[in-house]
Amino acid sequence: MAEPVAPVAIIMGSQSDWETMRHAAETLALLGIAHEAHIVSAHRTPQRLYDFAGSARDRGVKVVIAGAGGAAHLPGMAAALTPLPVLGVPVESKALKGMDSLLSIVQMPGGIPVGTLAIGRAGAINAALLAAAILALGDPAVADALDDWRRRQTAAVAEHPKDE
Ligand SMILES: Nc1c(C(=O)O)ncn1[C@@H]1O[C@H](COP(=O)(O)O)[C@@H](O)[C@H]1O
Repeated sequence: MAEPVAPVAIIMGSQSDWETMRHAAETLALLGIAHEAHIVSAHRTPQRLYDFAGSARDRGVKVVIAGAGGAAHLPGMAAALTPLPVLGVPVESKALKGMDSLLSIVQMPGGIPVGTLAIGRAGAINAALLAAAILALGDPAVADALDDWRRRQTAAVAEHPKDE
């Protein structure tokens, strides 16, 4: 039997990125959106990247979330190899606190866009929410889940601060 299609693929340059990228996976799960997750590196596993990005659209993937740190070429290379929307998450690096990751993901040359999110956990969560918003354009169930998520977020914010 064929594997069910996951509309979102999360890729990351290393196992060490999972600590950040799992927040994207968890957010998608909260929204009831199936995802697949792969370690794919433009530098260390280039053929895996070609195979992944070359087949993603035909396999039914709709949005790619790509997280990488340091010289973060993965999101840009993935975007070069697939017409799908690619959302880039700069993973915080030890040496430069993720500024290197951010700049190497955000500064794409005109013609090959990567939608770049914030550095680290917030970026991973927002990548999942943005992927959901893209899917919601054509999927009322996802639109409802996203509305519900926002309602719950709003309800969880107290009107007044408490003493610690
Ligand atoms: N930026 C890239 C790419 C790539 O862009 O292809 N492949 C791995 N890496 C990054 O190297 C960092 C350190 O990786 P290790 O922890 O494995 O040494 C990770 O944040 C990964 O995303």
